[in-house]
Amino acid sequence: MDSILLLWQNLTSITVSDIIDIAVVSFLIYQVVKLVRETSSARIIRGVIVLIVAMWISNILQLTMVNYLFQTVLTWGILVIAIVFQPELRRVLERVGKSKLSSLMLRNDTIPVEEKAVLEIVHACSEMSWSRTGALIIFERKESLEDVIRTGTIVNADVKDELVRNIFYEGAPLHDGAMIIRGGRVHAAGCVLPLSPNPNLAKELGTRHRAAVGMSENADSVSLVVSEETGSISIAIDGQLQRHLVPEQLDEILRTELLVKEELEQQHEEMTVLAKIMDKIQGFGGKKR
Ligand SMILES: Nc1ncnc2c1ncn2[C@@H]1O[C@H](COP(=O)(O)OP(=O)(O)OP(=O)(O)O)[C@@H](O)[C@H]1O
Repeated sequence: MDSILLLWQNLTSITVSDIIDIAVVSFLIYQVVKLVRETSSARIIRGVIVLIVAMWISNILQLTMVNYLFQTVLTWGILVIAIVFQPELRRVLERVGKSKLSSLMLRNDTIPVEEKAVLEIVHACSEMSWSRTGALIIFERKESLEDVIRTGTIVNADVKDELVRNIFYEGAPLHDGAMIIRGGRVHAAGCVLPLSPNPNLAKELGTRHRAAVGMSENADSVSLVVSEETGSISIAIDGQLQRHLVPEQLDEILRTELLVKEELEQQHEEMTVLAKIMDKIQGFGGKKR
């Protein structure tokens, strides 16, 4: 309450000269940002080094006023550089937030949630294959499956072998339709998928397999099927169905598609951001004033 009152008092005490003050400072910052953008990166770095050395010397010589001046220029300089490289810095910080190091610091268990999900699903599928329980599981990747999710029921639970088997247990309310795994969690179940029109699919395959292939034709997701009739495990990616997989093969394919490829894509994105920053720095260096 006090702070609101204080803010109100401050706002009502703003004068015309304050507004001119803010406008002049904003204009100056804008001009400095423009200048930095047009100056070569080598010159910026040299300038910063010269400033730091001068500040250090002025401190030793006890030149209070000069030291204060250098400090102010350096502080503003850092602010200006942060503004100039704002898009690149934001992307790099976002990456740091998602990095393994930060996840290690935040969680005690070191296995990422996506890897745990793969382990649990492989276990559940080998059990369901043995017990001839029909299952249809879709792993969402980059492309959103929101339209399909809307046709089912939101579950939002950790992926557990027992939960997966429970959902597909014949007679359970959500056993019909597909389960959607999003971000290593059971996001939804009982979802209706698009059926593939592919005339070359084996005649003995029914709608569960056709739906798995159909989903993989419509998005970059990975479809996993356990046949109720034969217990056979299949995977559909990009419209291609791989059939009669043993649990070890299923584990290997899921790891490659969902863990290794994701990791590689993340590394590729990081390299692209880095290359863009280097390009920008080189662009500054190449420009003539
Ligand atoms: N469009 C769809 N979206 C999601 N699930 C579907 C869809 N069509 C069928 N299914 C699921 O597949 C089941 C029917 O499987 P069906 O026997 O026709 O297929 P199948 O490919 O022969 O599979 P199985 O080998 O398990 O018998 C439905 O009960 C439902 O759970």
